[in-house]
Amino acid sequence: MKIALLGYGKMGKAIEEIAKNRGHEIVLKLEEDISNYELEKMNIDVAIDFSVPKAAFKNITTCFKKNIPVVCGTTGWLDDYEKATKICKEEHSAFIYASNFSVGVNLFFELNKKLAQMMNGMDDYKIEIEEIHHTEKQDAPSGTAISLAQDIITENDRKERWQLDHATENEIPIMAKRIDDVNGTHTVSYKSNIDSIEIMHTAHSRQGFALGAVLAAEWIKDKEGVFTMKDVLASHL
Ligand SMILES: NC(=O)C1=CN([C@@H]2O[C@H](COP(=O)(O)OP(=O)(O)OC[C@H]3O[C@@H](n4cnc5c(N)ncnc54)[C@H](OP(=O)(O)O)[C@@H]3O)[C@@H](O)[C@H]2O)C=CC1
Ligand SMILES: O=C(O)C1=N[C@H](C(=O)O)C[C@H](O)C1
Repeated sequence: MKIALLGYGKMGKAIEEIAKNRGHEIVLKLEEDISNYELEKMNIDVAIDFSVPKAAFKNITTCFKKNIPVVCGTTGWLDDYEKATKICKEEHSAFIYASNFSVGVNLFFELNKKLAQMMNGMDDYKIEIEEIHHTEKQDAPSGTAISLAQDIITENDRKERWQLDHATENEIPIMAKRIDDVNGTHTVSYKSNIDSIEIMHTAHSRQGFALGAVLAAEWIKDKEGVFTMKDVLASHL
């Protein structure tokens, strides 16, 4: 499969290694404005965007208009997600966005939903999400922390929104910490005066994110529509 990497930073390089090991060819390593390239001449099967928040929307919608399926892991651009999916459908293209492509985190998402169902109505427990990432990360809170919060809000009758740092009664606080070289650690905790319950996912490297993105690219080739990582994993697990 011919893959275009939209973004060739830490994740782009990790994806390149795994994609090549799985027999794929990298035909573009984009680090600047996508308008400078003639994508139609590159026979791209799938584009994988791990770029920067300000570039993601333009990168992915440019691909949709050239009928190139897109796997997107870039976080911090989601105010434009609905607009992007509309363009994808109009162009009969294909799209998967995931705040986190690692299989382990996608299992963690399911655990989080289950725990949130069990804790709904347990109002003595205060809910908090903490995320820790490397100091180069541009967005806060992390996309993964936002996904965790949204899933808890769906299950919890009292929580309506998430909030960075300090939260009111009907909000879930997300604490975002930045420490050198941390690949991504997410903790969901429920604390009462009596005890605490915590679930945590720690990424030991970027390999899990990169492998998940390549699995998604292999899965979406030749498909049409808007999908999630759950669709991809349903065919693997
Ligand atoms: N969903 C998931 O599983 C994961 C998501 N992420 C997300 O992926 C994104 C990238 O992360 P990471 O690789 O660590 O970040 P990096 O900063 O290492 O890489 C981003 C790259 O994008 C380049 N870039 C800048 N402008 C453009 C453009 N217009 N088009 C394409 N590329 C451009 C940057 O170049 P320059 O440095 O010259 O500006 C840089 O090389 C982030 O949003 C991060 O949150 C990260 C890990 C997992
Ligand atoms: O920027 C990162 O590094 C990561 N970003 C994603 C996020 O914002 O959730 C996923 C992962 O935690 C690493």
